[in-house]
Amino acid sequence: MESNVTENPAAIAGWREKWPAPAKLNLMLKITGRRADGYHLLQTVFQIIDLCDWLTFHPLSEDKVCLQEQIPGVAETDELTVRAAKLLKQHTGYAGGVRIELEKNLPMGGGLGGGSSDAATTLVVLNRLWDLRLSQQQLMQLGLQLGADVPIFVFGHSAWGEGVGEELQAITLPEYWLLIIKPDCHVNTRQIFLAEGLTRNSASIKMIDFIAGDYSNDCTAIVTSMYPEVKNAIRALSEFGEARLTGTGACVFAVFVDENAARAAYAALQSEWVVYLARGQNQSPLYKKLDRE
Ligand SMILES: C[C@@](CO)(OP(=O)(O)O)[C@H](O)COP(=O)(O)OP(=O)(O)OC[C@H]1O[C@@H](n2ccc(N)nc2=O)[C@H](O)[C@@H]1O
Ligand SMILES: Nc1ncnc2c1ncn2[C@@H]1O[C@H](COP(=O)(O)OP(=O)(O)O)[C@@H](O)[C@H]1O
Repeated sequence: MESNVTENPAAIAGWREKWPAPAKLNLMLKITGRRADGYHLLQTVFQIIDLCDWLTFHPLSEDKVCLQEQIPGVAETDELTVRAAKLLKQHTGYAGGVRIELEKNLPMGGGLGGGSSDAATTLVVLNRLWDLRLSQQQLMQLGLQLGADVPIFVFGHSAWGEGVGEELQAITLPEYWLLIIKPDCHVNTRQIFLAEGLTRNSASIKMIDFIAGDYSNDCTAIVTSMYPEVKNAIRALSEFGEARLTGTGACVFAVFVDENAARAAYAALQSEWVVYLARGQNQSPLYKKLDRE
């Protein structure tokens, strides 16, 4: 049964509204070691961008979490917003439920963190709508159980990341234009981290090294050797700027200071490639909206 009321008056406005789940880019990614459980220790710069999925939450009075419409190719039990809502219920004992409407715009398996961001928006918004009062730190810890990329989106600010990406320090980056190509392939993150030839012993760097231009991504060599589509995308984008891989891919991006140059490159590439034009955001669009509430 769908409930028309919520016991938390402050939350009423938030139900049935559209909430953003932004994407991210890794502007640099070093693999500095490996934990005993197999997870890799990273140094990375996360930049949140203004490309978003959108989520709407509909309250259910019964103990049920479901999606309004399934994502093709993803079983409902694996879907990250459903898993996030269930995890919140399990952790807090919240008795009610939710139906989740997801407008999916971000490519899946593209290294833009869309699924992780959907999960983070679910955690942050339901924490409010269900009046659960978990701290941001608690939500980040819960999010980490769903994926290494979830904490950055709960954190909600561009950041320097260490550990497996959960030790975060807010940084302010120039909010430049970003041109992103999504090659026609799906990179499996687990497969890349299991690859024999992956660099796992990079020396740690400092923020000053990144600022001075150390933008390398340790996954690039292995991903381009396994996925020729990614290599071709880098070649195509390189005609317009310095093309870099985000995370484990598949997306590649170039930074533009000048909007007109970014738009011209977008126009030139879009006949052959799936391209996105975005802007860096220091504060997540999710928190911009929450601050306005
Ligand atoms: C590499 C990064 C960089 O931002 O981004 P993506 O390219 O995937 O977006 C992330 O660390 C990815 O985070 P996420 O996509 O949430 O990965 P998870 O679901 O936690 O892990 C998928 C698999 O990758 C491996 N894995 C992941 C992260 C990590 N630091 N070390 C690992 O070895 C593990 O084998 C894990 O089973
Ligand atoms: N809401 C969701 N959106 C996208 N992918 C999801 C979602 N829920 C589960 N998944 C699964 O997570 C995988 C990784 O998705 P995504 O976060 O978009 O890619 P990446 O980690 O490469 O940035 C997908 O291939 C899909 O199987």
